[in-house]
Amino acid sequence: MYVGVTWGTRAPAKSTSDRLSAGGNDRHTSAAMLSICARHTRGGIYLCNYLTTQRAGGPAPCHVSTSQPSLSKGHRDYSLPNASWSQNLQDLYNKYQELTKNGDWKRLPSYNTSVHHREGDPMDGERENRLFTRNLDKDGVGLEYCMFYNKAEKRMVCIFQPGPYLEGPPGFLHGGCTATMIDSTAGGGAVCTVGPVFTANLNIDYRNPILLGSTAIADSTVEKVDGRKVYTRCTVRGHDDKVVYAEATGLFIKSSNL
Ligand SMILES: CCCCCCCCCCCCCC(=O)SCCNC(=O)CCNC(=O)[C@H](O)C(C)(C)COP(=O)(O)OP(=O)(O)OC[C@H]1O[C@@H](n2cnc3c(N)ncnc32)[C@H](O)[C@@H]1OP(=O)(O)O
Repeated sequence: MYVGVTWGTRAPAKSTSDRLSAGGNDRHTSAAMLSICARHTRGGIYLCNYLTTQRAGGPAPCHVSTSQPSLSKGHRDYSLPNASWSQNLQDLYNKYQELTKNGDWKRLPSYNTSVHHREGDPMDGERENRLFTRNLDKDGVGLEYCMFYNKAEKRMVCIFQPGPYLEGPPGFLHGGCTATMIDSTAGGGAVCTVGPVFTANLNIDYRNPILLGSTAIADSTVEKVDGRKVYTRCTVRGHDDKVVYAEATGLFIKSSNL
């Protein structure tokens, strides 16, 4: 049973994250085990199928109240706004949701376990596995995020808000979480471009620390596909593009084992 927020409302300013983010509301995860990532990646396949079939526009924007979250086969779609989302995250969501209307951008659904991304999984509902980025039960304490994909530009954007349970330096996001968001965003873009991949190499320059509770955007592009190798570039910025948090390149290898 879903227990949580009232959809279509916004969180009042509160908590560690809000206190920390005086200049903007923003918050985010790292290397997952191979098996998890394999399922994660297979999830990406389904996501890509989803991208080709989803109607432009997606779900109702967050300002329209609904009594239930969006569900697929009864599973909650965690990429939809909830009460823990800051105004900045909400605004970015609305902006990209608007861009989905002409079909150039698609919102990716997000479940808390990869198997929910796959249709007809015989173990669906019997595994305890949790997606690394969706492994906390309480809204807002971990990663709140939503991805949007632009097929023509081979571009994946992930708007995210890291919560107070992801602390590295006092008050700031752990760098491994930043790496996870880069890996997931660039990897998701690679999956949507060529199909299942493994991360082979990730190089990150951390430019500025990310405040817990703030809102950031990971913006990734597939720059080149050379055989099985997929070269990506990703920048993480603040919600208003004024600050660069990290710049990264990633090499993903198309796999036939996934
Ligand atoms: C949260 C978001 C949800 C939505 C999104 C869902 C999607 C999520 C997306 C998932 C994202 C998260 C995903 C994860 O987190 S995946 C988990 C982390 N990654 C791994 O565990 C991968 C471990 N490594 C391997 O399995 C193998 O080494 C791989 C499969 C990578 C390659 O072994 P394989 O035997 O298959 O291939 P190969 O060795 O013949 O190499 C092939 C070519 O590649 C070149 N090469 C290889 N390595 C490197 C390197 N390090 N730098 C530069 N080049 C390298 C190599 O020289 C060769 O080039 P060439 O000789 O052909 O020219």
